[in-house]
Amino acid sequence: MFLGCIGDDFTGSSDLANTLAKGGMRVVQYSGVPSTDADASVEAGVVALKSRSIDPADAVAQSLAALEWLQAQGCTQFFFKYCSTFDSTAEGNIGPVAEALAQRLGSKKVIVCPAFPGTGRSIYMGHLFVNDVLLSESGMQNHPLTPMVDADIRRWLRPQTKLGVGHVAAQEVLQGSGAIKAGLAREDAAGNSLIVVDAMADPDLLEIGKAVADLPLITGGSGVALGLPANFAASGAISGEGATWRGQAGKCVAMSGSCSVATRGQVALHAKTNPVFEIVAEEVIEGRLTAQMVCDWAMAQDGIPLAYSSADPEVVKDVQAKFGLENAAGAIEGFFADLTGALVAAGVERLLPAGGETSGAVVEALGLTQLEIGPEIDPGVPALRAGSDLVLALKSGNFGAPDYFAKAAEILGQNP
Ligand SMILES: Nc1ncnc2c1ncn2[C@@H]1O[C@H](COP(=O)(O)OP(=O)(O)O)[C@@H](O)[C@H]1O
Ligand SMILES: O=C(O)[C@@H](O)C(=O)COP(=O)(O)O
Repeated sequence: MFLGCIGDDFTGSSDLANTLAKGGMRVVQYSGVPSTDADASVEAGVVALKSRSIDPADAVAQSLAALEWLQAQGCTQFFFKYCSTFDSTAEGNIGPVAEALAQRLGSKKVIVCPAFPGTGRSIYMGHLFVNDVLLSESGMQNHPLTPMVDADIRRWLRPQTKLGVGHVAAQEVLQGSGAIKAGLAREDAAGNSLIVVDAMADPDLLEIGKAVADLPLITGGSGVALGLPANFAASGAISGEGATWRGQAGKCVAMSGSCSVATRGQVALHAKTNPVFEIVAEEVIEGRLTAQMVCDWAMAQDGIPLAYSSADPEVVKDVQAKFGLENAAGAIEGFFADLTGALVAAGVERLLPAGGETSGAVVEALGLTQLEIGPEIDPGVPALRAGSDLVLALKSGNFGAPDYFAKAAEILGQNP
């Protein structure tokens, strides 16, 4: 294994794995830190954690454990993957984890680059945009767990870390990898170890990729990974062949716990031609609705049944005010975990969870240890094989075309 990656959630990890696989690397996504060594054929390993919204000290401990395992697999470069919308709070967990990994690796020029132009995320003058609006006006200001109310990534990161936060701006990035390297050296000399790097389009990310070829630690969204396979190919380390994919045609069920603008749109479109079931948070928390009830409903439906708790920001705020944020999130995630167990026991072969935390709950419920990366469904969302008769796709709340659920069901069933 050459490239060792640590993802702070399960959807984000599959997003990164997708980019590396498309770049020709043999990638495996692990759920949590594996207890055994990786297969010798793996070129990039992605350890998926569910550490985005947990206590910062736990996130640091889990990330360092992942780092140690990846080091033991022979990795020479490490990648801390977080969300392209920089999901975090003043407490963390991006700053604390990046700082701990940097200290452990003795790494100083650590880039911070959540850009993912393929899904509309770009960074200009340290500010993160989603398409043509600032992050803080994109809907992410209403995120149930990590409301992103400031688009200036430098200002958002500073309270999260003791390390100096620097910036390599667009003018330097546009001049290519040499200028980016020079910018990183300047920030390092100024005592800034976490360096936000602007990136507006894929060619910028390819230049950034070249500039970081020799650095031990990279942090960012999956966009930065665009340029990394070429670095390993240039050194002759990887074959460039990737892996093969086998689909699964059995019963397919979708479930959504994401309350993002994109997912709510996908749920609404899917509901026009498929059976849907609204999971009302109060009914779950007060024990009036069980996972088995929803499973029985899904198994009796034709088409691609979708069970969702996705709700408008006002509804989410009311639920959180009544039951508490963590309590509400935990109850709904637990519900989706139970639903997953019931569905798989009932014979479901294709699962479509939507939402990062939701997908984490699904993968943990299944006790999956590793996932094989398949074809891309939509930017940032690959098909995944979880076992001999189970395939799934972990959709980030913000990702996917309006007809994502139907498209994903089809691709999971295909044999290219
Ligand atoms: N109706 C609801 N009320 C309150 N919280 C909700 C509701 N539906 C989902 N949630 C919680 O909101 C969070 C959504 O996060 P996540 O699944 O990561 O989606 P995204 O990918 O959009 O961030 C989860 O913790 C989920 O349990
Ligand atoms: O970078 C991204 O946007 C995704 O890879 C990601 O991390 C998704 O997180 P969720 O939106 O919580 O699913």
